[in-house]
Amino acid sequence: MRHAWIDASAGVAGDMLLAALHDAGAGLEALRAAVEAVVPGSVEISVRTVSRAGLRALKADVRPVAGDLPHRAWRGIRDMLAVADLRPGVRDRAVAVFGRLAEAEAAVHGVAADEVHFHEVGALDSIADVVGVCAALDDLDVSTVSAGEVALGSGRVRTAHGELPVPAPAVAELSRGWRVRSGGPGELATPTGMAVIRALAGRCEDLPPMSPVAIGVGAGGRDTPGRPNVVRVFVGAVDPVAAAQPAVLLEANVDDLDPRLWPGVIEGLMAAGASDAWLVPILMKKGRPAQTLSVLCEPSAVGALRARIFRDTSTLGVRESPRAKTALPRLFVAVEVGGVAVPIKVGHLDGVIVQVMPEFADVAALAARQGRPERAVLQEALAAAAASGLAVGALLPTGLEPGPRSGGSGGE
Ligand SMILES: O=C([S-])c1cc(C(=O)S)c[n+]([C@@H]2O[C@H](COP(=O)(O)O)[C@@H](O)[C@H]2O)c1
Ligand code: NI
Repeated sequence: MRHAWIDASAGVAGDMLLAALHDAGAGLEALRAAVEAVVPGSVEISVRTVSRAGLRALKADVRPVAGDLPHRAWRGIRDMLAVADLRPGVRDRAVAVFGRLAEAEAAVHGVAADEVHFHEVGALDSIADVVGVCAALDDLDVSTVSAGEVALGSGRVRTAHGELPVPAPAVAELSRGWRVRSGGPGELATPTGMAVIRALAGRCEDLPPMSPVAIGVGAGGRDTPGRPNVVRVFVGAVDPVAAAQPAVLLEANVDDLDPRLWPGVIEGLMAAGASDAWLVPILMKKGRPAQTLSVLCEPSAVGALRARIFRDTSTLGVRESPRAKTALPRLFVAVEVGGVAVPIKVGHLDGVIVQVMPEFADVAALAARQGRPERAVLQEALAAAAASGLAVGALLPTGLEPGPRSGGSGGE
């Protein structure tokens, strides 16, 4: 399993990513087969070597051929993806990208996402780009993706529906919460390219510590002197320890809070974005029994959680220290217990299962509903997981369909 990091510092488009991933080693036949499975006989994908401001890059060309697209609304494209003969990972990723694109289009045009209609040629193009990119990631055995700051461009762009400002409205919508900048004149990021990043990249980061095994360079249409119009994709193994994410630990010693308030304080901090919160009994200065409240969170959540600690506890000070946190990759798989689906959290490392556990909130809820001991439901859920091949030390089954995550807050 590998990580792909996308360098979109000069912009991004669906066909640029497609070409970059092929340049990084994804087989052209695998991409074509996946696209063919969704829109048979509708497009031809070819790749050629070009130069962009003196850099060698691959340029992908998607040419529509005979054949009409039966559906152009998002719900129709979703149905086409659902019935196409695609590997589950490719389908899930493609649905996620199109869903994100449809949400953005829906927001800017003021319609429901299901009603978003993609332009005839644009839709075929986007299907080829999106399905091709997802098939390429699958072919390269990429399990996680991240991307850096994205250059969006400036000025205006001519479209079938008239002249639009750059970033185009859908790109602007998709840029919410991501690090972006102009980066130069012209349309540097397209809606499809931005949707791929927003749907598939788990985080915005500069190049993470990794050992690249392949670097692909994908070209945009224009050759701009002095600024290579390319997207780059770094593919490689990420050292799980080196890939630890920045975190912050907030701490306070408290000796005078009514102990009955603590459960609500912890719950409130979790709901406000803490990744964990806990108490440790201590003996404080002057021999006073007290509690250390510890709250672990992402750096972006520090302000809100600090304020909450001051609001909800009696402390007069909060200590903050930078930490690094490594989270095991995990997915949720539903198993059936007594006719009810129970999400099982499966932690894995390098393709091997290292943790299998039902979410306890779901076990407790099912036990309460059925009037049975939690212990019995827990055992049955673990047995059902083992019967599905989810056991510690087993290889993570390929094509695992993730089930819904538990409704419980924060998991166990
Ligand atoms: O035609 C329309 S309505 C249109 C809307 C938007 C919005 O952002 S809304 C953008 N565009 C432009 O279409 C091309 C193709 O984009 P792809 O993502 O399919 O490559 C691009 O120039 C967009 O800015 C058109
Ligand atoms: Ni639009």
